[in-house]
Amino acid sequence: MIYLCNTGIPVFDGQNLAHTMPDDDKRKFKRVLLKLSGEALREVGSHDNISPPIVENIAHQIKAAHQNGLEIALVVGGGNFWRGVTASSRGMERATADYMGMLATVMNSLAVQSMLEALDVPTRVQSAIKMDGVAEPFIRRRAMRHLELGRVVIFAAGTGNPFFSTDTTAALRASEIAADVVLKATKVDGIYDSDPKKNPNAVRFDRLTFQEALVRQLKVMDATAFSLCQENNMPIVVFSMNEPDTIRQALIGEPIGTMVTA
Ligand SMILES: Nc1ncnc2c1ncn2[C@@H]1O[C@H](COP(=O)(O)OP(=O)(O)O)[C@@H](O)[C@H]1O
Ligand SMILES: O=c1ccn([C@@H]2O[C@H](COP(=O)(O)OP(=O)(O)O)[C@@H](O)[C@H]2O)c(=O)[nH]1
Repeated sequence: MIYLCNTGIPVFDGQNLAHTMPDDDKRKFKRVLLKLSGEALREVGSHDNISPPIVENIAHQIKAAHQNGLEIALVVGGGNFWRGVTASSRGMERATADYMGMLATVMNSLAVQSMLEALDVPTRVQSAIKMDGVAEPFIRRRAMRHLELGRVVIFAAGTGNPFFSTDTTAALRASEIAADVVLKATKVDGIYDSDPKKNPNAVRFDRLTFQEALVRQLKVMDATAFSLCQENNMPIVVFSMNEPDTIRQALIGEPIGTMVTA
């Protein structure tokens, strides 16, 4: 094993890591927080921000896992419409741009809710920004009650605060509702030692510690989200939602993607 200079923090390469961490063949979840990237709702090459067939496919996968009694909460990003940081780099005031991003997540949340309900899955959307007539306000204890009653709860409008991301929202809400895990469905099939979109030789990890993810400054999730999960001992699984059935597989605990633990 290699250690980072004078820190005592172990540094693994991808292969070593897979062999030195405990076996994770049997992930067993009772309550999960699934984070869907906003981009994932868009069809590649299409002008539409939301593709109904893609959302329908996601809803089918969620339904399949839900039927087995799994309690499922969702956080949906807004990047298919708007990202605050991008707009701010082009001259817009950051806080306003971020509020617009949060509103984008509400549209995505309603799209996912609509598809789930079309499949007879009971749902509730709770918004971090008060929006009577569109969604319930976020009330933690009520969210937990919905989950106990078998409703899929969709947390919209991020944390309700600018300068945060929906990854951080996922970490926060997962901790609040005492979920077993954050499942981050994204464009890559796990966490690599560098960005695989930029480095074709990047090595994928099967498992990773929070400390390693933070020390290596791996950009697949923002550092605020990683450290919130670390503080609350909340495992994260990063997996690709580009394959047809991976959301269902991740939900039922199949060993896909990269798992990050203490
Ligand atoms: N070390 C890494 N491992 C995996 N992906 C990484 C890494 N560093 C950067 N990325 C990039 O992170 C992206 C996922 O993060 P992000 O775009 O914020 O996702 P999302 O929109 O799903 O929240 C991937 O598309 C990948 O290109
Ligand atoms: O608590 C939050 C969550 C989200 N956002 C804004 O909402 C946008 C959309 O969320 P995100 O980029 O996380 O979506 P994703 O990349 O997952 O689609 C962000 O860029 C931010 O501008 C925010 O300000 N506060």
